[in-house]
Amino acid sequence: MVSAERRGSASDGAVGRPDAPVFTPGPDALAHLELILSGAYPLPGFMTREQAVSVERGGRLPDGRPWPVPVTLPVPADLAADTDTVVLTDPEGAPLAELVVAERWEDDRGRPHLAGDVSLLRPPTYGVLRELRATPAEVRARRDLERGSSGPLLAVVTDRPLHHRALHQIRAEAEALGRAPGVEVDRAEVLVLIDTGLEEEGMTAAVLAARPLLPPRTSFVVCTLPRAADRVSGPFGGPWNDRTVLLAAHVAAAHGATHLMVEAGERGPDVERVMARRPPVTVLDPEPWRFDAEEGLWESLTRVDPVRARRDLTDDEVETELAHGRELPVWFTPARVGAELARLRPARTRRGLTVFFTGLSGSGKSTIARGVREGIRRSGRSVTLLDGDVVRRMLSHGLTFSRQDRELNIRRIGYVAAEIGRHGGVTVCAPIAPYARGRAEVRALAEEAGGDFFLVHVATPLEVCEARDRKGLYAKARAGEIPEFTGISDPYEEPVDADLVVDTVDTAPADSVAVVLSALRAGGWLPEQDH
Ligand SMILES: Nc1ncnc2c1ncn2[C@@H]1O[C@H](COP(=O)(O)OS(=O)(=O)O)[C@@H](OP(=O)(O)O)[C@H]1O
Ligand SMILES: Nc1ncnc2c1ncn2[C@@H]1O[C@H](COP(=O)(O)OP(=O)(O)O)[C@@H](O)[C@H]1O
Repeated sequence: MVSAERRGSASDGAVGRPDAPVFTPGPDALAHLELILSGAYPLPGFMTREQAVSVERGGRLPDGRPWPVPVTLPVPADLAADTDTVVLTDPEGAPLAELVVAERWEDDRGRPHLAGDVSLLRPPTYGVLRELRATPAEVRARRDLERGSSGPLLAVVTDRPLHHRALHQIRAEAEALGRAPGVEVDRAEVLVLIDTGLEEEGMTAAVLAARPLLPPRTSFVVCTLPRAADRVSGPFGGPWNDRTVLLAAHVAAAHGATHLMVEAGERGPDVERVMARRPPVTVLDPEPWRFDAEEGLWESLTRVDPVRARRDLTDDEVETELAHGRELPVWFTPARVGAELARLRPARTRRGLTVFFTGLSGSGKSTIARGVREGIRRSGRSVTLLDGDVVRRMLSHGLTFSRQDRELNIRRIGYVAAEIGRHGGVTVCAPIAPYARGRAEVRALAEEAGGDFFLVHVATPLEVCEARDRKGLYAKARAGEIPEFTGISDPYEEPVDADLVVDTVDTAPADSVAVVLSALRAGGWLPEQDH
């Protein structure tokens, strides 16, 4: 076991044993690692198979302590099997921690994992908002120092902005905790734990914008709860389940919280079920609040006549309002939160966009993409065209048409497009992109960078592409002169998630271009009128 003292006494410049293999954990394991090293988890390292199975099956460690999620470190199969220490690095390759391997084990799907205690080599410097990522010990010490306080501390874990409903709920709960027997303060202090990805700021700025509307002694900490897969599902965060709420309860407890409220939008967690699993803090089920449309006031639901209660905006409705550049109603959210949200999610006419064409060779991608680029330019937006052939000459020079190289080619295109989108630019891409996985990866990259992704399937049938055979490639492929030719001797996975399907069989190129441009205009990405 590694003690907290030893973990905390790292020296700058340590790189770990020079001969130890080096490995960069994936996003979830990296989030776990940060929480282990910061002391937010009462765990010394990554779990053994026995521990992981015990937690997975019964929500407990083998020693009986309740614990909600397996904290495991999946590693590539080719990571040296016989090593006794591994240096774990951040995504930039800087050493973070040393893992003393206690066990190498395989999960039910045959993926290898390493278990063992970790010790800090160098305090993390990667990850956004580092200055707001205080350790639990720092948060506890600050509270003791500033306030000498031992009253209740209400933690609010959120990955979304706090609108009026949540703000009323937090204030009401903090006051209710102050009224509890034996409590000598007016209200509980509040600690807002902002859950955001290690590399993305998410909604942090919009959460912080609510500061003046929270009780006076409210502090904020940024952390990353390991649920990367859920988080990319939408700009306002992913779904919460019992386990993620329980994990949040452990993290909140480490920060000194006595109570926890999870802001999960309209659909909060099932608090009774969560409490049955004995979390280390009391998880609250806040009273519902509704806007009384007649009185123009927020009240707890019991005090609002149901016919006058106005429903909150859903995440999708908020997203639609922002997408079209409309201000969020002031009854729903404070103006300062709305303004910050509008900055984070600008109207689609100013937001980054990747228009991604996919289709067989000769389907018409380049022809349509060129026309669409002109149309976007005429609308007054800046635009870059990443055409398949040109990318192959420049960015991906030397790559073959193997599956691996095609995926790398698509990932490179996606990376460039996402970075252009980060600054509000538009990229039109026109590779074959035959694999669904690669296209999904590009969508995720674009969205993580705060942009949008619009997939156009140029669905020209193979026979038509082959009959066109503009470059004579199909004839050569049929003659066996080009191996792995898409549609002939290599797969093309038809998209099932296209935002638009274009048919070029009985349509002139100019009309196909017009169809795409009008879809972009209808979606709000281009202004109604050209400049
Ligand atoms: N084996 C094989 N399969 C498919 N295509 C081939 C192949 N070899 C060369 N070409 C030419 O390369 C163009 C496709 O490159 P992409 O970068 O778009 O392909 S991929 O997305 O990486 O699969 C494609 O251009 P387009 O016709 O513009 O699609 C072809 O001209
Ligand atoms: N509606 C249409 N949209 C795009 N191309 C079309 C259309 N109808 C016919 N074509 C012809 O199909 C060919 C498509 O070639 P290209 O744009 O290079 O395809 P890709 O980039 O998918 O390989 C061009 O010769 C183009 O004139």
